[in-house]
Amino acid sequence: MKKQVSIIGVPLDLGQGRRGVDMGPSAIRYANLQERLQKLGCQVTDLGNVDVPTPESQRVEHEKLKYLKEIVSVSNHVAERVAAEMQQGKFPIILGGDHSMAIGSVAGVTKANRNIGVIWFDAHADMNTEETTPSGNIHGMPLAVSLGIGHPDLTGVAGFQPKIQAKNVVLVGARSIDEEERLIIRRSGITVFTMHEIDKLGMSKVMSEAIRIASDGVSGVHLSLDLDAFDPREAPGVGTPVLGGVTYREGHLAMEMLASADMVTSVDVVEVNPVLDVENRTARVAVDMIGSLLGKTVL
Ligand SMILES: NC(=[NH2+])NCCC[C@H](N)C(=O)O
Ligand SMILES: [Mn+2]
Ligand SMILES: [Mn+2]
Repeated sequence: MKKQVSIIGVPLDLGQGRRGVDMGPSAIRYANLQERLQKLGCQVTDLGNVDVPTPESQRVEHEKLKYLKEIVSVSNHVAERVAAEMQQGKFPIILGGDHSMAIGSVAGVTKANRNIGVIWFDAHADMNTEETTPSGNIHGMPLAVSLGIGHPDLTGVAGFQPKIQAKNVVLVGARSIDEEERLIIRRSGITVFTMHEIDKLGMSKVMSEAIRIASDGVSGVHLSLDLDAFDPREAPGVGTPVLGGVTYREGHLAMEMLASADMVTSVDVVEVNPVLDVENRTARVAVDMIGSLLGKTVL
């Protein structure tokens, strides 16, 4: 069945320290996201961008939770917009912006549809809290927040928590986890496939497990795609690159397997930073991946 897709841009860069990621939604649109999806037979509506304050007009009040107030307010808006689309049976594609944006998108998806699994593609775990964060950047926290772990203003976005259950959460591609973040991950009970498992078992085995775990007993799966999951040689335009990532081919295979499992109901595309990119390469990788996720095949 051809999907009705709604694109929502969230030019948020307050969750991390490098300017430019606020231009991610433009870069991804410029890489012809809409045209690509239309060619696949999707009915696409671009809803434009959610309003986001600029860092220059704000003040950091809390060194371990930078721009907390602003991010909470943006998250509530994003949650409302995403929930409205989900309730109309649309497939939302939410364009970041840094990954703190997912606090709002996951809240919106689950508000509309309480029982959802999550596949989190990322070099990082994004499982920090104000106690463990080395940077104070909220983009290192959204997965913990969605599980109900962290500052109550963040976990309480959209008025309920937790948004998701650890038994249906799978992290894929991890290779940079902070010392104390590790303890939170272990205690949480989520499933983690690091680059070690991808190297050893292959992406095919990892994804069939990930799909099985994320989709067990839920009504849909949210894919949160952080472009830094990919190797920086192929996706250089990200703020926190880590060597030794997922290759372009492995990424395609993962997306194709998700497409044929037909259980993804919403997706985030985050951390694309065109200022750090080379000829919009990272945005083009993102659009290629979304194409495969929504059914593009070679033959
Ligand atoms: N979404 C991301 N790129 N997150 C990077 C997080 C980096 C580091 N773990 C931190 O907490 O600051
Ligand atoms: Mn991330
Ligand atoms: Mn990351």
